[in-house]
Amino acid sequence: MLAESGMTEKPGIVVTGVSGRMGRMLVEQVQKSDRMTLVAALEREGHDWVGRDLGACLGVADMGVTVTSDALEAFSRAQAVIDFTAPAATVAFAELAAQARAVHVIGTTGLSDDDIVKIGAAARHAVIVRAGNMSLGVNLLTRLTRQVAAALDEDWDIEIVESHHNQKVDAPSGTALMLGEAAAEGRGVSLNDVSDRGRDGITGARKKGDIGFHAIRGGDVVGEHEVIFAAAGERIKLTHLASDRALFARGALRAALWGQDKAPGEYDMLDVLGLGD
Ligand SMILES: NC(=O)C1=CN([C@@H]2O[C@H](COP(=O)(O)OP(=O)(O)OC[C@H]3O[C@@H](n4cnc5c(N)ncnc54)[C@H](O)[C@@H]3O)[C@@H](O)[C@H]2O)C=CC1
Ligand SMILES: O=C(O)C1=N[C@H](C(=O)O)C[C@H](O)C1
Repeated sequence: MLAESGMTEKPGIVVTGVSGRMGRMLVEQVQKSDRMTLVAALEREGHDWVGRDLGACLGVADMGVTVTSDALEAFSRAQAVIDFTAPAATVAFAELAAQARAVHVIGTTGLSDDDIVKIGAAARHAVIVRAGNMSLGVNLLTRLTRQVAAALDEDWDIEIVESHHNQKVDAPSGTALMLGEAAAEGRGVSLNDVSDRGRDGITGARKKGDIGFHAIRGGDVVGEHEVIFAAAGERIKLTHLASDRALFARGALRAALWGQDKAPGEYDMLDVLGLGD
């Protein structure tokens, strides 16, 4: 793909939402990598970083990359767009990245069913890698969750508990939903039919077969997830603890490289990591 387009060997990367928690981490990891080059940095229109050198914005030496809000122009100069922003932005970027034939790596969570359909439409024309969690550990945990859920019957209640920092805007987390999907798949049911979110009040006894979700928000927690299988007299707990956002960023960079020679379509981190069925 790179040779055909006459581009350099190293894929050019656009990081969207560069001033965000993940945006800053992504820039740091791209700069550290000798396998890719940062060609553009995107922020939303009106943001005070737009028009300034990214290095100056970050309080380091100039990087020769001016922060822009012109997504299509930026994407047309790149081979991959790494996007951890917000649902409305990500849906718009999916269409623009497809127009530019750039690989779109989507880490954004909180997407609606309608958003996911729109992203799927864009994936007819370009490679999209989307995952609610880009870490190896969590993706492996989805496999373990599916396996345990398949081995146990409905006498085992499944509950998913997640904890995140106090600035997170969506719940349940994208990771919790991935784990819920994996548990439902193991049980051979649809998550939509059994999902029970955030109980409150006189809820009645727990319904057999439900998968419960609970979200804790506080402080600077990077991301913690626990899948609990509870039966009479015993419990199994599968846990993942993230203590550094760099692991999400490194997964996203790996996805951007992996996608370079793939056919258009929607992929996930299981594909990238070789953990698919
Ligand atoms: N899949 C994964 O492994 C991970 C996913 N996430 C998800 O990534 C997303 C971002 O998380 P954070 O960085 O913590 O949020 P944040 O709020 O710190 O950063 C979001 C950034 O996106 C920018 N943005 C919003 N709309 C934009 C637009 N139209 N154009 C350009 N930039 C725009 C904002 O200005 C902000 O700088 C969330 O959905 C979060 O759940 C976070 C960590 C890991
Ligand atoms: O918003 C975050 O911070 C995170 N979001 C992702 C999610 O929703 O699961 C991944 C990670 O847990 C951090």
